[in-house]
Amino acid sequence: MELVNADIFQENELVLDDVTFKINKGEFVYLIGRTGCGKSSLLKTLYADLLNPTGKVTVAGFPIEKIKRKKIPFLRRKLGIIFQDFQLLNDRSVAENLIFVMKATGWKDSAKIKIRLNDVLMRVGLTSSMNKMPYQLSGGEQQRVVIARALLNEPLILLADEPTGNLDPEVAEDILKLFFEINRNGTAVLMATHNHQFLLKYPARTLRVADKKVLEHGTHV
Ligand SMILES: Nc1ncnc2c1ncn2[C@@H]1O[C@H](COP(=O)(O)OP(=O)(O)OP(=O)(O)O)[C@@H](O)[C@H]1O
Repeated sequence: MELVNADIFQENELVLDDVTFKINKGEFVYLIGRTGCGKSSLLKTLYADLLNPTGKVTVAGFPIEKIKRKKIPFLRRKLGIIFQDFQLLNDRSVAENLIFVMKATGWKDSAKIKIRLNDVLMRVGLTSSMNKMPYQLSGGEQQRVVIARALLNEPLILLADEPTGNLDPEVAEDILKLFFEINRNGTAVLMATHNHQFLLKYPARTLRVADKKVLEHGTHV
């Protein structure tokens, strides 16, 4: 993923000014900065929810600055997107939540669906909860389901916006470790976080957003 001289707007207001950075295949990158500085706007631009940045924004080979609406689902299949609030379908079981996404993204063979379902649930340690409803799971477990869902289509990049914001510190740390484990298997991760303990305990490349700029922050704070 690469941004070159990109300007990002919210309702015609410039939120990020002249952003240039590159994230290579398989990198892990934290995104930090004060509330309201534009972290979410940056992530939304990367998954083409916030449109029309200027400059060049290339994500998984797609030119975001000129992407056509009908191409957006194909971009999203290359990405895993994870938010703070878990956004599961509450009237469907864990398995049904995942199968729903697979069917919506073109999976048809039920044997393959079953294998992939087991595979992603195993990766997040939730095989035994397959038939539970979201309300029967803890916050950390719900976030694991969301991560499993994000992994279904073997994304090149995981974009996570404050994914541990609603979790207790211990659970949050387990989720962070899961992101690192996924990253070790080759998926790039860009994670917005307010948790500076993470940066100290699990150092990684960090981008800081401040004064409308996105700058390299070294390897720790
Ligand atoms: N839908 C919107 N319409 C108009 N302005 C918006 C919209 N969403 C965000 N903004 C503005 O854009 C700026 C950046 O907001 P953004 O949500 O990207 O910040 P953030 O760094 O993600 O904050 P937080 O850490 O609280 O999530 C803020 O000034 C905000 O008020």
